Amino acid sequence: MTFSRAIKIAPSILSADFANFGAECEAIEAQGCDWVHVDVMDGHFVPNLTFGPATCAAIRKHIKGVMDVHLMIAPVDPYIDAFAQAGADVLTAHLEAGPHIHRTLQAIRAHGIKAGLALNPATGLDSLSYLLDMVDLVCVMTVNPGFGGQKFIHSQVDKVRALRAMIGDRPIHIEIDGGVTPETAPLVAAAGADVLVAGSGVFKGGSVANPAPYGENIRAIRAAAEATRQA
Ligand SMILES: O=C(CO)[C@H](O)[C@H](O)COP(=O)(O)O
Repeated sequence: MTFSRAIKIAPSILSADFANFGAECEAIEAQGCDWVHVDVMDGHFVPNLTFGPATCAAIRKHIKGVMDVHLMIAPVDPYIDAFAQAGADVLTAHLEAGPHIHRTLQAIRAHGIKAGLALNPATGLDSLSYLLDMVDLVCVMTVNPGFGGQKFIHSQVDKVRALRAMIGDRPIHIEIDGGVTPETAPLVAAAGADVLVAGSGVFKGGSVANPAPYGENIRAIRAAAEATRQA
């Protein structure tokens, strides 16, 4: 994975057909997405359940590009090895998932893959200043984690701006997760985000049998985000 601050659209398969993940991943890549975002939920850290490393490994076979795995689980440390072996290119854990996030990030990097750190909407940036040399991506949650289709939390735009200033020239991605649409994408792109995770905003109106809307939705979000970069 080479580092670039170009806008990347990462559809969240939380909004895909759960009975057809392989074909859904192939469809969104064919329709022009940059990364595939895989949401792992445990019914404990967040009030929803999705799937585990075996499903990630099965999905991996259908993704040509970057598999971006977002762990919404606690504890997280016992499962790092399994998700790395499942083929994650980026593995993201939550700052709020346990008392030893530095150790978690070390464990992810020990697999030679990118380490991500996710922050819930109520979490500030203070602890991050001690972790900047440990992270390749910071995920700012713009909804409370657990469900797709929620409303974008506007207070997070200022957090993204502050994060951008804190990161400076370091090769660290800023990812936004939740409520991304052509209306909200420009706000976070202008503030400094480069990876935009969108579930319902990408999958709405389409299907494996009719994937063209996926492409239209991806292009609309990308165009809205890139327009602010050129303004
Ligand atoms: O992590 C998530 C929820 O915890 C999802 O990735 C996120 O909500 C994306 O879905 P949508 O674009 O529909 O908001």
